Amino acid sequence: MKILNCKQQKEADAYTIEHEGILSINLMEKAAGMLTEAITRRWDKSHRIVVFAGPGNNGGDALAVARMLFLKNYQVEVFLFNVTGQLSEECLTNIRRLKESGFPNYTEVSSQFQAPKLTEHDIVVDGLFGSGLNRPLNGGFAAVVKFINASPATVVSIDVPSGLMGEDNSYNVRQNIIQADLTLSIQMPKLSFLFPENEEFTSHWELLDIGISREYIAQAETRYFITEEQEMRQLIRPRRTFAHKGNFGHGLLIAGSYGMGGAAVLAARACMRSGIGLLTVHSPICNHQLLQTIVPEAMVQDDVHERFFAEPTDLDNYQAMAIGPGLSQEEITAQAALDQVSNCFIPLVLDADALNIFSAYRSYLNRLPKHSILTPHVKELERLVGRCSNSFERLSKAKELAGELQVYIILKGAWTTVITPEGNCYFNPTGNPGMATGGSGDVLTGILLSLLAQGYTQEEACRLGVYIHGLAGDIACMRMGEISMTAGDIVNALPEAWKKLTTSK
Ligand SMILES: NC(=O)C1=CN([C@@H]2O[C@H](COP(=O)(O)OP(=O)(O)OC[C@H]3O[C@@H](n4cnc5c(N)ncnc54)[C@H](O)[C@@H]3O)[C@@H](O)[C@H]2O)[C@@H](O)CC1
Ligand SMILES: [K+]
Repeated sequence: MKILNCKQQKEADAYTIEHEGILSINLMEKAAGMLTEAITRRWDKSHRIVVFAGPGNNGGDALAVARMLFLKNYQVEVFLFNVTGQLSEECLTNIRRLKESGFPNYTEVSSQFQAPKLTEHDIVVDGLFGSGLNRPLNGGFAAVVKFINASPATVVSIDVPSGLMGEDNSYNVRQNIIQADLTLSIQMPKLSFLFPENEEFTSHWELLDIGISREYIAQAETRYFITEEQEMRQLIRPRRTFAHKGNFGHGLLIAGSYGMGGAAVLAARACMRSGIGLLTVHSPICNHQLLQTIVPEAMVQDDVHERFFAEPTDLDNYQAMAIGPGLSQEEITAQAALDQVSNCFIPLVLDADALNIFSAYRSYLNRLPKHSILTPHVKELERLVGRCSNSFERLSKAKELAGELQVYIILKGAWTTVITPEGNCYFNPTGNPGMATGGSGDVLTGILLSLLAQGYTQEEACRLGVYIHGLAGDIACMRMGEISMTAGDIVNALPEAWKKLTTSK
């Protein structure tokens, strides 16, 4: 699914109006009908609905919703903020329609705002500003936002929590943004909904498909996408009847050190559970027994060192390599890892300590083989690109780095993002906070190695890998709960996740 910017959303509305023979006011009526349905589905008539409408079409939506709820016998109050005397045409039409419906509780605010008393049983409909916001809110509007945020009422925002910019909020004033309990977003999600620091504004959002032109959306250019299940199903390669293990590649995993053998185990188990033909794990001698016992399916190649990865190994027999889980950053390991990676000629995944080693030896960064996959979490990324003050900046810097080094970056977190060398960003919808647990990243590395060895392209491996990792996390969460689930539970849920994605619905 594409994520378009606010300018494109406006163009999409205009295109739909022009090419699909629907009047702007009727498109708004359709949106309002769906908004009303979403509200009445959740809250019955015992709730008073207090509507705050702004001067543009977001306000127009809100006024139409107020009329529809009133005609369904809800108790509704409306405050329309008309401070400049300039209202959009659709806003004006909806004021007229509201009045014509016999609506009694309408207040137009031009200067002084007599705030109503809001209780926790009230529902606030926030239709102050939507995608037309062009600067942070201030003055009277900021005061209204603060009043709503301080109230105990439940807040439902139309399209966007008022005050929140669709993309970059670096220069916004956080106190002047509505903290919505629910956002009913029209047609497309906004990029800013996917950033963790905006959770207090948009923790829950739902999309309403009002029938914006598919033709417009198909041709609109964007760098931002949300991955969908259907696309992932189509990526998965069916196994032929006469397949043998040689068809699914041989992967090399370089992982583990003294006290961190578990990282190698988790990555290896996830790798085996994701369809690879053969796996060799290269680990220090101390992990030999552990690996042979817990992952008997994998071959184990001992490093020369008892406790640490110390000597690069030959890559001739492998189709892909992953390095990093539990590796440690010992000097001897760093030198071996830099050497191993710099001379790698097969598809490659770098995770955890391998990334930290490259952050410490920055001059080696440009020796990273092209199209390598880097899987940093936020802190690991910032070690590479420097401190960032917000997610938009972080994403921009990650895009720059991916372009500069011609690598794929998987930025891990909620809405894990796959960033391609060309600068495309794919946000992953699966996963849950229970996955924020030690070893979860090792599992992802194992899955990625498996997919690369099987011949998936880097982009396919990244997108499918994070999707299936999140899906297995969701299954583990259902089984064990968000609090108790562990990385091992994610591995154990992989078979069901793969089955879910490969069986027809
Ligand atoms: N037919 C349509 O065009 C449709 C529009 N829709 C709604 O329309 C919204 C977009 O409408 P608009 O483009 O009119 O934009 P908004 O309603 O978001 O606001 C635009 C108005 O706010 C002013 N403004 C912007 N930033 C301000 C600030 N910081 N302080 C004070 N005033 C500010 C602008 O000058 C303009 O007058 C969407 O979010 C959606 O809710 C939906 O109903 C779908 C159909
Ligand atoms: K709004």
